[in-house]
Amino acid sequence: MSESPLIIALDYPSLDAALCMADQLDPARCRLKVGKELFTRSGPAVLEALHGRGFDVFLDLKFHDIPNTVAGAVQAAAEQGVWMVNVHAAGGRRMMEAAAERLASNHLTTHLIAVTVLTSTEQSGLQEVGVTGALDEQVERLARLTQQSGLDGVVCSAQEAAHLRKVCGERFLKVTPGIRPSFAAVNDQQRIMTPSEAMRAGSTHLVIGRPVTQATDPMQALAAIEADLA
Ligand SMILES: O=C(O)c1cc(=O)[nH]c(=O)n1[C@@H]1O[C@H](COP(=O)(O)O)[C@@H](O)[C@H]1O
Repeated sequence: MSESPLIIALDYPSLDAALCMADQLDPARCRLKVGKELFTRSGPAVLEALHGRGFDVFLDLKFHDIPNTVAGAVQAAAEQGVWMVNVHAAGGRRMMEAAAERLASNHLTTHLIAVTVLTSTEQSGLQEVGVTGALDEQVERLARLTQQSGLDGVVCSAQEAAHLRKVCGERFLKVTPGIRPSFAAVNDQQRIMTPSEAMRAGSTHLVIGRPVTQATDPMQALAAIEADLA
């Protein structure tokens, strides 16, 4: 269990590689995120292994399907004890309501959040898929819809967190990837911020992958991020 806002993304191609990193991390200092590649390769074994080591796990599979299918997937995740699970807000109100209701009716307390607009997306990419409005308007629209549908928060860029704090309130979770400490490469992210900027902007949790996991010394990178936040 951790009260840290840090969530380290275990984007690895094997269970062994993921556990090798997890074993260098302290469950009191961060939570861990399991995404599509690792889960597709390792299945629920990775959840058991990380829970056994005392970590809170965010299962990041970004479900987006018909309401009944997503509700079942979210229930399955929650019944495996994950701390947080997510869906795509673009799946719409009925999908999100079905997922939230499924958790509530089964007394499952896993946090359910929705992705607004991916942090790798820029304005031109949105237009290509038919969203003609401004990117920040689309983020706000999807965040409002997420909140109205009964979810606990959103995944968004830290660049949108300050505005969403005004629109959706302090308690609504703002989980922000695209975090780049000053020492790290930008990679494929577009809408980025440093850890301290992101917290000041209203993020409640920071998702950080490669700046820690690809660092020559991951522990030193984590400590540098903690120092930036102190
Ligand atoms: O849902 C996510 O976690 C997510 C949403 C988003 O908009 N952007 C985004 O980068 N992510 C995830 O956050 C992590 C970011 O990793 P790094 O870019 O290596 O720090 C990856 O695991 C992504 O899948």
